[in-house]
Order: sequence, then C-alpha cells, then structure tokens
Amino acid sequence: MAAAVTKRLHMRCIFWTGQCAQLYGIRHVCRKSRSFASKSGEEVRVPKIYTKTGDKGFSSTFTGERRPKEDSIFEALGATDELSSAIGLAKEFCKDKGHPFTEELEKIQCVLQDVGSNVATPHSSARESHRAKTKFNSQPVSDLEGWIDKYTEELPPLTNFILPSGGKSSASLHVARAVCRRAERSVAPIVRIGEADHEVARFLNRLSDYLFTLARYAAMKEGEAESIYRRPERH
Ligand SMILES: Nc1ncnc2c1ncn2[C@@H]1O[C@H](COP(=O)(O)OP(=O)(O)OP(=O)(O)O)[C@@H](O)[C@H]1O
Repeated sequence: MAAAVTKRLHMRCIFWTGQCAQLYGIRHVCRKSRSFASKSGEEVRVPKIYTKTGDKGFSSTFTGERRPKEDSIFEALGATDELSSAIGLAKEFCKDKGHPFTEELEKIQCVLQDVGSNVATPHSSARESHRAKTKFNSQPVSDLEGWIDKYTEELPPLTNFILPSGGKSSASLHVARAVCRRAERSVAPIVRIGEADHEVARFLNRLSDYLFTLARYAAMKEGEAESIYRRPERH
C-alpha cells in the first residue's frame, strides 16, 4: 500500500517537476523526496519540487552533464516549454468553442515533451540507451502534414497578408505559431551541430504551418473575420 502511494506521488511529481522531460524528472524525484509517517505508521516518501541544485545557475542534461542555465540546450527546452504552454492556452479557448481539433493540440503537447527529451539528450554525451529512449521519429511530421492538408482543402485561398486576429481561438493559435518559430530558432543550431535529431527541426518547422492553418480554420468555423494587411497611408 505504502509503495503504491509513494509511486503515485512520484508519478505526479514527474509532471510537476519534469518541465522538459519526464525522463530526467525521475532522477529529480528521487533526490527531492523526504519521508513522513502515515496515519497507519508506514513511511511515506513525499516528493519536493525543489532540489536547490539549480541555484548557482547550472542545471543537468538527461545525460548527466552540468551546464550553465544560459546554455543553448536550456534555451531550447525553455522555448519548447513556452510553446506547449501557448498551445495549452489556445486549446482552452478552442475547447470553449467546441472545436474537435483540440485533441490534435493535446497530442502535439505530448510530442513536445518528446522534443524536450531529445533536446535534453545531447548526442555527444549520450549512451546508446539514452539515444534509444529519446529518439524522435518522423511520424509526428506526417501527422501534421495530413492535418494541414485536410484543413487547407476547406479554406479559401490566401489572397492577402493576414494579421493575427479572427477571434480568441484564432488569435491565440497565432501566438502559439509565433512562439513555435522561436522554439524552431533555438533548436536549429543544436540540430545543425548534430546534438539533436533532425526530425525535431522538421517537426517544429511543420508545426508553425499547422498552427497558421488551424488559426485560419478556427476563424472560419467561428464566422470571425480575419484582419488583412493594409498599407498605412503616408502623409
Ligand atoms: N531555466 C530553465 N529553462 C529551461 N530548462 C531548464 C531550466 N532550468 C532547468 N531546466 C531543465 O529542466 C529540468 C528540470 O528543471 P529543475 O527546475 O528541476 O532544474 P534545476 O533548476 O536544476 O533544479 P532545482 O529547481 O531543483 O534547483 C532540469 O534538469 C534542466 O534540464
């Protein structure tokens, strides 16, 4: 019984602390645990969210390297985390309108956890077992392409530059799209030097196209007008 409670708490803690990848969350959980006696007198380990090991401005990769917090890996992990958060907010607006594609957004958030795991595992210090656990395959890219094609078929062709607009669902999907492009910029140099899988870069590149298409689709479904670019008048 105690073991089951402990495990459940640990699993929860993986979500609390594993901002970038559940995989290395597990290690943190172990370091962050403390014990107390339950009503029945059994020892229960309660995980803490903080280890204080990051206080000096360094943190760990999944391969166990200690690197400064401004390292390109943590920049990319942070940008990926921001992206998932932006998608999460957009998903809530879309849910309010009853859009069925919120399931796709949730799947994408799960894939972004895998993006984080891959980025947090620099190939230069990864063992074969690390690489096997965090390999990023091409299926998520194919899924995005299928979804983009499906929505594009229903949308009127683009004849103007559009501005982020078209109601709250659409505008928040545009915010997510812009954050996605930042995540792509931060991951690109890591992939270029061979420290993360190429498929991760392809995924982020396709994801911004998906979010753009979905923003337009959401506006269309909600009957919201998209603002178009008009050249400001010169005086
Ligand atoms: N500021 C950050 N931005 C992006 N990723 C981070 C940042 N800080 C840590 N990480 C990554 O996220 C993982 C979990 O973050 P966590 O906050 O537990 O790390 P920490 O700051 O090293 O530890 P602690 O918060 O316990 O002092 C780390 O192992 C590291 O890979």
